[in-house]
Amino acid sequence: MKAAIIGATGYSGAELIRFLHQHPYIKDYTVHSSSQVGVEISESYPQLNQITSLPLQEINSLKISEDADIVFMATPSGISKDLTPGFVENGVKVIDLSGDFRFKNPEVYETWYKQKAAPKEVLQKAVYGLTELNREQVKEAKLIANPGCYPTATILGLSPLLKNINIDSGSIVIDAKSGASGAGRKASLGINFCEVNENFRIYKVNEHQHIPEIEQGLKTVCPQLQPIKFNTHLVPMTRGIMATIYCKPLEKTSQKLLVELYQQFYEKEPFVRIRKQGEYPATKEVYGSNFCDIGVTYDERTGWITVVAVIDNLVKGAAGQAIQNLNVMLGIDEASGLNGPPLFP
Ligand SMILES: NC(=O)C1=CN([C@@H]2O[C@H](COP(=O)(O)OP(=O)(O)OC[C@H]3O[C@@H](n4cnc5c(N)ncnc54)[C@H](OP(=O)(O)O)[C@@H]3O)[C@@H](O)[C@H]2O)C=CC1
Ligand SMILES: CC(=O)N[C@@H](CCC(=O)OP(=O)(O)O)C(=O)O
Repeated sequence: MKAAIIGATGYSGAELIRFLHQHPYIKDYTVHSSSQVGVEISESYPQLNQITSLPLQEINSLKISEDADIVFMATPSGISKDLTPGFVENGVKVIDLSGDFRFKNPEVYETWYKQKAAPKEVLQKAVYGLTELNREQVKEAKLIANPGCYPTATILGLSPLLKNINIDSGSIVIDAKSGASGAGRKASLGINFCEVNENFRIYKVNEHQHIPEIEQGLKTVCPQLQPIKFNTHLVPMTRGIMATIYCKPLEKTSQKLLVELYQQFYEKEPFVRIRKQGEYPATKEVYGSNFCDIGVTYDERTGWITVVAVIDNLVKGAAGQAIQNLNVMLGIDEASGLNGPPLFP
């Protein structure tokens, strides 16, 4: 099995290299770039010195189709929708880390991403790769739309509740925060050190592109879902996402019941860990790992539920989940290449 990584010079691409390097089955892969053909990947990433000296190759779809069995698209949204249909037609499997194949309805993509959507017939072939909730479809998939980072934390955080408890479907509020690597490696004023350091900022208020993705995902478990309230904040840290989620149950519940519900819901999942009653996860507890850690509580005084879900945006939110999906597609141990514990402190 041979893989190709397009967009290998980006943060998610570099994470894919890190995981493939420790993967027991996929040793053979190529790296591709639109801007640095011929340069060794370790020139972009000195931490890869003496680990890999692969030269960056051009993005030649025909050659990649001949050489590779699976392509990872780690490119900005808007690139994969043009390249992926050709790979799929040539029988090459694709895992797309961008937003291009996440929506069944192309109009939703065009409204929120403000660019033309992928062809409808290819969109229909894509499987939304939130592994824990779509494992059976992932097994058969030829094209995976790897979920966005915020949707991964939010949908995993809310699904046990929406599937099992009567929630006021208009009450859901998601207050989400991300480290700066979520914006990718390309330089921009907003992620300049001086603008991020010792600062805390809300961004894309009411217009984040992950709003429709979260609604689409949650509607599969709660068809009557009302529009969600979702906002995002940039935190002065490198990696990590925390989604703090509030909602109101229509029936009385308790902390104990909720923790048990979450533990049962995810008991067979290798990458979802539920905190004990009264304990809540922090982003550093999943740093560099494919875990999604969740804490849940019920406030007897207000009658509101709070869920806290954390992931590493570059791992469970991007490259790690892509490898997890690859493992499921190959029918091998789902944790292959992803076994390492989080990096701490
Ligand atoms: N960062 C994160 O936490 C997450 C990112 N994602 C998604 O994953 C994808 C990659 O993100 P990330 O790694 O952060 O992004 P980066 O900006 O770090 O890297 C993207 C890479 O794409 C390549 N690229 C840029 N323009 C083009 C083009 N026109 N044609 C082909 N390749 C191009 C560039 O490499 P080169 O110049 O060498 O071609 C660049 O290194 C994005 O779609 C992002 O939204 C999803 C979840 C989380
Ligand atoms: C901190 C930061 O800027 N994060 C990015 C995450 C982008 C992303 O992952 O984009 P797609 O999932 O749509 O491909 C953002 O909030 O837009």
